[in-house]
Amino acid sequence: MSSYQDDEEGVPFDGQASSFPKDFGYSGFEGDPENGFDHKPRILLMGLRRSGKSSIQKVVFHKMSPNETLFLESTNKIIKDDINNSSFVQFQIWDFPGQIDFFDSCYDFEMIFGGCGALVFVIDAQDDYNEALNKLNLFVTKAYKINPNIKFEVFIHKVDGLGDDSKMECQRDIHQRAIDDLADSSFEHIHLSFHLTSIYDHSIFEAFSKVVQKLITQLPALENLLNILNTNSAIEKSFLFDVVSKIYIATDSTPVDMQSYELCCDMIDVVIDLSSIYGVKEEQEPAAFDKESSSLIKLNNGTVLYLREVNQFLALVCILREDNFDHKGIIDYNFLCFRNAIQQVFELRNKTQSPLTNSIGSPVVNGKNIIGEGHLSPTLTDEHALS
Ligand SMILES: Nc1nc2c(ncn2[C@@H]2O[C@H](COP(=O)(O)OP(=O)(O)OP(=O)(O)O)[C@@H](O)[C@H]2O)c(=O)[nH]1
Repeated sequence: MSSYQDDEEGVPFDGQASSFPKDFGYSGFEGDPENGFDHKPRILLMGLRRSGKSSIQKVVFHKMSPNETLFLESTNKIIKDDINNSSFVQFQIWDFPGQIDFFDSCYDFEMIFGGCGALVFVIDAQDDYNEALNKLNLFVTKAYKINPNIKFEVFIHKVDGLGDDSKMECQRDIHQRAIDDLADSSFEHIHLSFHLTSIYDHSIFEAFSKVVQKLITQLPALENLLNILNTNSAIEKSFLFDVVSKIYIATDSTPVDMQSYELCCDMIDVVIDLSSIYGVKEEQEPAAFDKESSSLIKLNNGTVLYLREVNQFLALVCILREDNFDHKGIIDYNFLCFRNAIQQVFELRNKTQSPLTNSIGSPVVNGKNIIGEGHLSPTLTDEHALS
């Protein structure tokens, strides 16, 4: 394989417009880089030059502000970004140079696609996308032949420059042509998912949430637990957030509307900002988000946003009607049961599967740190407790 640059040191961005303080990160995780480094499932970022691949990776995972991406230099080798000791859900993101050529023998594509969980293909919607569609077809068919388990995700990117009608028209056109191209090459059974994205709003976080969720094998269990929590606590919508990246790793089964998601993201920003300004700092670890973290925001439309820490990486953020918040005690009790149940889900997984050698395409979930030091009743099952 050709050289790649290992970017695990972190990216020295100034992050001025970022909402997170620079010292806020996933500090407590003890990964095993020796053994686990190359076994993590991969998310590949591919697309033509200047389509926005590096910007996406920097904005979502390194808190770079969107304006700073204007100064990003073109990528000329594979940049491997290990979300290894820095995320609850662990995987690698490989950012490919736009000019990558399949006939270049210095790339080992068997290896690249072999351990790949998802291939994200970025198309610049503000540019002529004929060439991008040709490349998409080439990449997808080649990758599929090597590893049919890959999830193919198409980001129709930079849609901030388009009006609502043009966005829909662009998506319809790209979708149709991509599907037709696959059918022409006799690969009509390959499933492509399409997302309209921009780094200038929350759409990129939402799209990446969906990409990551498809790789989490416990997703149905998490979704079910959120459904049970909602039903028993009169909650309208709840998200399980990875706090640092602000991608949600699970939500209940009601449809996600963008406004709710944005509200919840903003709430995380507020909590982190406030606690990093006024929070008491422990001697070494930043205390921007810890087991005491919780927040309640009442909006003037009779809605309440409620945030609780689930573990050092995860937060539950719920939206509910103010009237239903009268029973806060029940909600809190149910939350403890929910947290306990989540811990059990991951403990089970860790028992049945070695975390560092899991199946291709499934990210390693750090169950070891799933829970803070909160004490819960160990005898309650989720169903029992929540009913
Ligand atoms: N308007 C707009 N511009 C964007 C968006 N995302 C990225 N860009 C801009 O697109 C340009 C190219 O972004 P890069 O991230 O360097 O693109 P790349 O695909 O990594 O490019 P190569 O490394 O050459 O393959 C930068 O000037 C970004 O600021 C977006 O969502 N909207």
